[in-house]
Amino acid sequence: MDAHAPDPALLAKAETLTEALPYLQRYAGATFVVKYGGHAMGDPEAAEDFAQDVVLLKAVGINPVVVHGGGPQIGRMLKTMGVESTFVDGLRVTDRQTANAAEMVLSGQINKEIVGWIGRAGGRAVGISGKDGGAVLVEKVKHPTADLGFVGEPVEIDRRLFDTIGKAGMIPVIAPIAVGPDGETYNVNADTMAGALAIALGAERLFLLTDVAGVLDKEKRLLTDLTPAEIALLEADGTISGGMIPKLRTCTDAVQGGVDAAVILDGRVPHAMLIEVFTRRGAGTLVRLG
Ligand SMILES: Nc1ncnc2c1ncn2[C@@H]1O[C@H](COP(=O)(O)OP(=O)(O)O)[C@@H](O)[C@H]1O
Ligand SMILES: CC(=O)N[C@@H](CCC(=O)OP(=O)(O)O)C(=O)O
Repeated sequence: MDAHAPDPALLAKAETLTEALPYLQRYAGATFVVKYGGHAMGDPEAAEDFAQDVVLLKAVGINPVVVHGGGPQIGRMLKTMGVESTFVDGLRVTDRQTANAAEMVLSGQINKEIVGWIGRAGGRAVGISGKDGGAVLVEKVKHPTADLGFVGEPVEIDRRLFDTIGKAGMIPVIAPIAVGPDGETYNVNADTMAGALAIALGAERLFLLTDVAGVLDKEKRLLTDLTPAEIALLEADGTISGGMIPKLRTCTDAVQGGVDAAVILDGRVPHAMLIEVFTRRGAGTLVRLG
């Protein structure tokens, strides 16, 4: 073998980097809002990969903003407390005790865990909730048939804290808890929070990392591209249900609010986000205006 011939494995790596070049150039300086769902974060190895991806995005000049969920973890906490929990259209009915438990799990536990993972991957993260710096003001969600309690929907976002953290070379990590007009603590669906932030921060991309490959049709085939009109049809004919409803409503709101694309992808797949951003192949379901 020619001693000067490049190792094919190394050559393949170099070619991968070359393939990434136009994407690196296109996204330099852009903001990506990344929502890490509670179902996706179960596996510690996947969590490590997720943190590395976020740190890599920051290192190449993209401004990642992480919003996390924690629905299953809140559910487990409520169970140990002997508190029943119910959902309406994918939203947890939240009384005072449930709001306190949600804040404890989201802000106290998961938020700091993610800050730790990012730190171990070589980045610097600042963990906050929508309460900090008065960053996210919500109003009570008005559901046509049910009183959801302290479930909020963002109505005002002050971007200064996010900008300050980002400009300091750090990554903001946001727990979906916020304050209402009455000064009460509100529980916010993490997808809704991520979508509202993506709009307010003028994000180029919104990523929703979950535990399915993307949106599946009735035959369980992956739908790789969707528009808001197609999403409305999937909701009307019952193809999507549960947590997928607020997720896709968020995607519609985000792209109608100026976000270039929203992507639903499997956060348990190693480096799913990098594959989506930096390769021609892409991953998951991409939502665009059409
Ligand atoms: N058509 C669909 N395609 C994919 N997933 C769907 C669909 N309809 C409902 N779902 C459900 O939505 C879930 C994702 O929403 P959710 O459980 O709220 O995730 P997360 O905790 O990551 O926000 C999937 O695990 C799946 O059970
Ligand atoms: C109002 C509401 O439903 N809040 C959610 C907040 C966490 C969340 O959204 O977590 P996932 O993204 O992991 O589902 C909840 O209490 O479960």
